[in-house]
Parts: sequence; structure tokens; C-alpha cells
Amino acid sequence: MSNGTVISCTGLTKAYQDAGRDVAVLKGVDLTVNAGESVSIIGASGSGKSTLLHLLGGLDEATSGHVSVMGKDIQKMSALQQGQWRNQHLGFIYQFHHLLAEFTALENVAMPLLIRGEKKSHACHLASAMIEKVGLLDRESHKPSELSGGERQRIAIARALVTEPACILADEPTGNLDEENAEKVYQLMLDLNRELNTSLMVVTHDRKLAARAHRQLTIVNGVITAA
Ligand SMILES: Nc1ncnc2c1ncn2[C@@H]1O[C@H](COP(=O)(O)OP(=O)(O)OP(=O)(O)O)[C@@H](O)[C@H]1O
Repeated sequence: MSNGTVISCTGLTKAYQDAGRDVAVLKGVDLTVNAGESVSIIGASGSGKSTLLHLLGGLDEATSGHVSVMGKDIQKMSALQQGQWRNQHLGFIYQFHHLLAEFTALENVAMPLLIRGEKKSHACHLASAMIEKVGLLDRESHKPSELSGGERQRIAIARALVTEPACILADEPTGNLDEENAEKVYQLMLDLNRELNTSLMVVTHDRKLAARAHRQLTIVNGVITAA
């Protein structure tokens, strides 16, 4: 594992407006994720886990504090630059797969590369190689509706990894799966994290799964503590 910093934040705060009042969710989060590291985040419902991932991924604006992704302060970028930086360095996996229903598994996985401007043949070649890594080569021409829940999440993992991002941000990626499939999908993410040296930040409710990451963090009262 190399020691380069992939994502860091300092003094990160987020308050939402609720009925005219500011409700502070994050109250000063300091965090560094190194290259190749897996970090799990647990915390009570409503503690701000998704909020933190959104801020780190530049999907929402912090109230105060700094976020750096691959050495650049993403808050200083325009929306367009942020989008390009995200596409280049980050991959996202959600509780719901968000695969596009009308496209095959292969086309879904190739999509981030096509958006980046890769030629279709090259994009499909790389997508197919990543689908092989998640063990679903025989399903690549299936549409999402023709895949099981676990298979859809594995395709979503392939889509997140196909651009070889520095870090995957995963928000309850196993939350919709039964225990056996949750276990398999979580393990697949950890295996690929090691094989590809892609950092992984994963939010989960499952303490047993969380304990398998290199580092476990908890959000309590708006700040991060080691679990
Ligand atoms: N857009 C919003 N406007 C107002 N309040 C919000 C908004 N988004 C989130 N919140 C509030 O911020 C708090 C943190 O939400 P967040 O989704 O980050 O929690 P979480 O730890 O991911 O929860 P869960 O485990 O239930 O998914 C919650 O109280 C939520 O109601």
C-alpha cells in the first residue's frame, strides 16, 4: 500500500435548514484516506454518514471546512471541473444500484468511459474485463431487470471501478441484500480494493462487515472517532 493521500478533509461542517433553523449534522470532521486503504464508517441513523460521503465526493456543498481529492481543493472548482475530477478519480456505489434499465450490464459498465470520451470498442473491452473480475462475464448482455439483486450490485461495483478511480465511495452498498449476498458483495469490494489498490470508503450499518476494513470510524455527535 502506498502512502499517498487520496481524500482528506479538515474542519468539515454541514448544517441543514429546518423550519428556518440551522441543524448542524457535521460539526468539524477531520479525515485522511490513504491510497489503497479501506475505511468503514458506522454511526446511528441520521448521524451524517451519507452527508459526509456526499461532501467528500463533491456532490453537496459544505457549510465550512475543506475537502481535498487527489491533492486538489474541490470546493475551488467550477461545477464542470468538479464533475470531471469526480469522473477521473472517484467511483460511487449506492444502496440502490442506479443501473440504467434500458442498457445491458456491459453498456452500463462502459458508460463512465464513454462519458469520458473513450472509443466505444475500447470502453467495451475495459468494461468486459472488469465484469470478468466481478465474476459476471456470462451475464454481460443481460439488462438490469434480468439480474439478481446481488448481481446488480456486482455490476454497479464494476461500473464504479472501470475508470480505475483512486477511491470508491460506497453508501450502504449491501443494504438491500440478504445476509449471504451482503457478505459476498462486501468481500468482493475488499478483494478488489486490495487487488487494484483502490481506496474504499464504505458506509455500513453492519458492524461485522465494518470490522473487516483496514480502519473503522464512527460518527458520533457530528464528529469522527475511531470505532
Ligand atoms: N437535504 C436535507 N435537508 C435537510 N436535512 C437533511 C438533508 N439531508 C439530510 N438531512 C438530515 O441530516 C441528518 C443526517 O443525514 P444522513 O443521511 O447524512 O444520515 P445517515 O447517517 O446517512 O443516516 P442513515 O443511516 O439513516 O442513512 C439527518 O437528520 C437528516 O434528516
